[in-house]
Amino acid sequence: MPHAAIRKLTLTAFRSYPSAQVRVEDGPVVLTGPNGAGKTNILEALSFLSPGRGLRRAQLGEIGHRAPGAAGEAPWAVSALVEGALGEVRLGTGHDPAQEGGVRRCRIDGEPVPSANAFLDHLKVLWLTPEMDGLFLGPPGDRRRYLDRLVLAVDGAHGTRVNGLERALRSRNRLLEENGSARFLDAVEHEVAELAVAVAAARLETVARLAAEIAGHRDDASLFPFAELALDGAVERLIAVHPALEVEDRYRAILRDNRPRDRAAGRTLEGPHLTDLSVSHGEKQLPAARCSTGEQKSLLIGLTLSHARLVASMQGLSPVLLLDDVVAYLDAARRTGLFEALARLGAQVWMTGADPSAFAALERAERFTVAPGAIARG
Ligand SMILES: Nc1ncnc2c1ncn2[C@@H]1O[C@H](COP(=O)(O)OP(=O)(O)OP(=O)(O)O)[C@@H](O)[C@H]1O
Repeated sequence: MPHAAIRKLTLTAFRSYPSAQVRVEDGPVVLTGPNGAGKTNILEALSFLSPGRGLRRAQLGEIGHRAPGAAGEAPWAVSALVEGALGEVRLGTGHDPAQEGGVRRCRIDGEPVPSANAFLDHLKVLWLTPEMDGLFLGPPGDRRRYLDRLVLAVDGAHGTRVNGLERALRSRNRLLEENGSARFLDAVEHEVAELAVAVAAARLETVARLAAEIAGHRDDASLFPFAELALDGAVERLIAVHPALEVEDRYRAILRDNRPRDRAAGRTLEGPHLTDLSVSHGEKQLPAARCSTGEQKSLLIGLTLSHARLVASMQGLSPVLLLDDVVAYLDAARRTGLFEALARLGAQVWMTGADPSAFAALERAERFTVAPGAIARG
């Protein structure tokens, strides 16, 4: 399976780096160094080669390099030479608070593109970070965002649908609050329902594909438990029991009936904007939230590998994987299991850890030592 790979990464005034460059032949790429050295910052820079706010969900203004004691927001940029689906391209992104307000600019081979959605034609970047450790215990909104990223990696139009639905819901909520006319409400609910069904259907389809991928790879399950996935939401329930042609009308009827209730609440109380992704430990038949911390982490690793395989099989090109502080956490057998699974996957993977010995078993790795503001090979 061909794979996408970053060949050169250039950071300009990005977080702890005034400037930095990393060249890699292939991978796996291993970044080690003490706590706070700037390892995650490199993965975060790579995560901006995909749509969204990166793996820390950062505000654009907090990213620009700040010298100690300096105030204000600084411009920053990330550029990467990528061997992608359509050959070699240069993807660039960045933000200049003096010029661009709240959006980051994106370029492909120097030409401006409307958004980072355009990067998806060349590269998919998937990540697993320590911040995701609380995913199963945290609020549903976190799992919904995780779910939408799973979908976006296999369905580039999903981001536009989700954003469109959020906008349409805001219009409906505003109309309800302002006691807007029934005619306007009918029109906006028509739009909400159309987008809601599209969002829910895309999520259900990806979850079904992912479940099939997981079922087909139970061999990895002894090391990383397999996950069972389900979606719980009003429109998903309608899709499960009614013919496809009826779903939009039925959800529109729910919206119409709920108008008084939603007006009182100040928001729309049913729809895919409230859907939750439930994950269970397949062997134990136990909700992930009730599994041990280690089991939850292993479930997340298993899910990441399955998702990467799904992306690869659907796109014909393996994604780039970012694994932040995952390896040090694993026992020796799971570490080896992970390295073997990654080798089978054939994806370029960037891994971080404080301790280089955690990566000793990895063959042919490209190793870098990270110190504050600097990255050195070896
Ligand atoms: N905008 C910024 N300007 C300058 N430095 C920044 C900026 N944002 C974050 N930093 C610095 O980056 C460092 C954190 O880097 P990072 O999270 O990449 O470390 P790490 O090597 O992954 O550490 P750990 O092993 O603890 O996870 C901190 O020292 C932080 O102060």
